[in-house]
Amino acid sequence: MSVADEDAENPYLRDPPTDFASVEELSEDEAREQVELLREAVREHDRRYYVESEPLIADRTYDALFARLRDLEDAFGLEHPDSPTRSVGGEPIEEFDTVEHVAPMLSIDQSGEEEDVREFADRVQREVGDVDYVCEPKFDGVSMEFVYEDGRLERAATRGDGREGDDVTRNARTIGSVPQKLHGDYPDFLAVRGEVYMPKDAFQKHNRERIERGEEPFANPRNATAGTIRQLDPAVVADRPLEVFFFDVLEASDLEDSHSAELERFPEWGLRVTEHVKLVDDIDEAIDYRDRMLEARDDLNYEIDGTVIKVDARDAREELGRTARHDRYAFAYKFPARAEVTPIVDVAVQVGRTGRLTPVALLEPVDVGGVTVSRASLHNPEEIAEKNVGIGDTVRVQRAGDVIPYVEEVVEKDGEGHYELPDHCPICDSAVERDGPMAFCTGGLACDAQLRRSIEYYAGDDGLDLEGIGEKSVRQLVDAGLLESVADLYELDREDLTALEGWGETSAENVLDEVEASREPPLADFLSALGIPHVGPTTARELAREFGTFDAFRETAEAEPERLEDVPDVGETVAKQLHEFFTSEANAAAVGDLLEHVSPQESDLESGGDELESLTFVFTGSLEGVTRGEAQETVEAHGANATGSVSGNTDYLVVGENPGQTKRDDAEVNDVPIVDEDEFRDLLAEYGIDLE
Ligand SMILES: NC(=O)c1ccc[n+]([C@@H]2O[C@H](COP(=O)([O-])OP(=O)(O)OC[C@H]3O[C@@H](n4cnc5c(N)ncnc54)[C@H](O)[C@@H]3O)[C@@H](O)[C@H]2O)c1
Ligand SMILES: [Zn+2]
Repeated sequence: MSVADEDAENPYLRDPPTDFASVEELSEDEAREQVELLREAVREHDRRYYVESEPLIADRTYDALFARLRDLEDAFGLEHPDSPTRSVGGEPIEEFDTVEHVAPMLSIDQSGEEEDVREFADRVQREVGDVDYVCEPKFDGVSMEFVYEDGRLERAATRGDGREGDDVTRNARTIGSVPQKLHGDYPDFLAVRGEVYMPKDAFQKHNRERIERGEEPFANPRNATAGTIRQLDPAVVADRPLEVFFFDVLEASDLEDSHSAELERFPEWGLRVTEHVKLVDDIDEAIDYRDRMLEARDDLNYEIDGTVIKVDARDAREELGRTARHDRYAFAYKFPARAEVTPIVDVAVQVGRTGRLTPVALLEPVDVGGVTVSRASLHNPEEIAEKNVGIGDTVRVQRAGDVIPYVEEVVEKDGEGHYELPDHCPICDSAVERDGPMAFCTGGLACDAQLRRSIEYYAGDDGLDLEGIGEKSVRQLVDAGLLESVADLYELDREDLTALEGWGETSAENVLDEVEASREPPLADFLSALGIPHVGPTTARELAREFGTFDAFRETAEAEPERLEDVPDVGETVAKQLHEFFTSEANAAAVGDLLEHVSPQESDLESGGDELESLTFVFTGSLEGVTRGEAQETVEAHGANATGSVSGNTDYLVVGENPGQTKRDDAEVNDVPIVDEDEFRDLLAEYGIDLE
C-alpha cells in the first residue's frame, strides 16, 4: 500500500483529532477498527520521529493519539505484544551497525497533569512504602548508551527500539563532553545512559549559519541533534556543537545502593551531570521542583520538556520493576507547550537570488498551530520599523498556510528601538541599498549567496531542470571555485568533478550529461531560468509565445519595454523589471556569457493544438531521439503543462535513461503513472502527435 492510500484511509496521520469521544461510546467493532488505525499511524509517526527526525505532527498531538490507543486497548482488552504501546519507538537504521544494549533502554511514563504524578507516587507508596525521590530536568535531546570497559569508551549507541540501537561510536567520539577515558576510581565495566543535545545558543548560531547559507534550518534543537548524531560522516558531527548530560547507570560491575549516590560519583569519573539534580523526600517537593524548573526553563542553555521524578533507592527500584515500555520507578512530569508567544533570540539575514535581504528572527522554539518553529520571517526593514521589533522582544508568531511563519506583533518590548539591517551584506560585504520597503545587496554575482541561488534557480524546477545540480552540489562547486558564473556550468569537466568529495564517476557523468543536454533549451525554459524577478515559467511561456526568439525578445525589452505590456501576465512593473534587467551591464555580460554556450530554440508554442490540454507531464532522465527540452516543448505546444517536479497534479512521469530517484519516488507516492519513452511516444501518437 502506498503512502497516498494510507493517508486517504488513516485519519491519524495528518492533522489528526486530539479530542475523542469517551471510550464507552464505542462498540467493540469500532474500537477494534480504531485501534488498528491508531497502531498503524503511531508506528508511522515513530518512524518519522525517531528514524527520519522529521515528525509530521506535534508532540502533544502524538501524545494524544498514543494515550487514546492505550485507553482503547485497556478498555476493550485489546493489548497485543506487537502494539507500539508495548515497545519503544525507533527501529535502527541500516547505515549503521546494529548493537544490542547492555540493558534495555526504556521510555518513561509521563504526563503534564499533577494528578497523574500523585497517582504514580501513590502506587510507589503502596508497593514499596515511603521513598526518597531524585528530581532531574528532562532533557529534550537524544538518548544514548555509552559503554566503558576498563575506563575506555568502547561503544556509543542510540536507543533504537530500546533493545537494539545504532552504533554511532565514531560520531560520539567527536563530542567534547563524552570522555574517551574515565578518571579516578571507576568500575571496570560501566554502561551509562546520557542525553546528547545541542545547546540553545549553539543551535541558534548553527541555524543562523544555515539560513545565511540558504539551507533549511532545523525546527528545534532536538531535531538538530537527532539529525546530527545520525550523520554518516563524523567530520560533519565534529563540526556541530553537541554536548551530553549523563543521567543513569544502565549496568556496572560495581553498583552504589542508590541513584543519588551513583550520580555523585559521575563527576569523579569525568561524566558530566546537570547541577539541577535534587534529592527530595516526598512527592510535594517533587511537584514544587517541577514548578521551579518551569520558571527556570528559559534561562537554561538547553531545552528541557519537563522533569523526571525517580525513586532513589536501588532495592525499591528493582522491586517496582518495569513494563515492556518503561521503568516503573520513574515518572516524567511534563511542561505545558509554549504557545505562539516567544522571545526573539537573534536575527539572521538571508540573501536571495536577486540580492534581496530577508531578516529572519531566530526564536526560542515554540508551538504554532501544532508545529514547533524556531524561526520566523520579519519580511523587510520597513515592516520591522513599523512593528518596532527588536532582539530580546517577546513576539507573537503566526503561520499562514504552508509558508514559513512570520512575526505578527510584539507582545513585550524588551528594549528600545528596533532591529536594523546591517549596511553591508553578511555574505559578501558589499554595500546594502534600500529600495522602497526592501533592502538589497549590491554585490550581484560577486556575492556568493546570489551566485549560488542564481545557479540553483537556473538548474532548478523553474529553470532548465538539471538533475544532480541542487543546493548542496552548487555550494560545493562554488566553494571549490569551479563556478563563478552560471555560464561556468558549461565549462565543468569530469576531472574537476571527480576530485570533489563524495563525487564518483557516475554522478560526475550524469551531471555532465545533463548540462550537455541543456545546450539548446526551449526559449520559455531559458527565459524562466534567467531568474529575472517576476518572470517565472508561466510569464516566460507567454513571452516565448509572443516573441519567438531570444533576440527579438531582448531587443524589445531593451528598446521598447512598453510593448512588453501587450503580453498576457506582463504589466508595467514586470515590463520595467525586464527593461532594467537587460540594460544592466552586469546582467548583459552574464547573459552574453551564457549565450556563448547555450542557444535557446526558436519557440513554436503557437504551432500545436490543444489536444493535451489539462494534462501535466514531468520528464526525468534523457530520452533517445529528442532532448528533454524538446519533449517538453512538444507537449506544451499541444496545450499540456510540463513541470519540474512530481505532485498529485501530475498525469505522467516520463522516464528516460538515468532517471532521477526523487521523481520516481514522488510518482510512486502520488500514484502517478510512470511511462518510458516508447509508451510516451505511443501516448502522443494516440492524439495524433508525432515526437520528432
Ligand atoms: N511528533 C511525533 O510524531 C512523535 C513521534 C514519536 C514520539 N514523539 C514524542 O516523543 C516522546 C516520547 O518519546 P520517548 O519514548 O523518547 O520518551 P521521552 O523522550 O519523552 O522520554 C524518555 C526519554 O527521556 C530522556 N530523558 C531526558 N532526561 C532524562 C532524565 N533526567 N532521566 C531519565 N531520562 C531522561 C531519556 O533519554 C528517555 O529516552 C513524546 O513526547 C512524544 O510526543 C513524537
Ligand atoms: Zn552579498
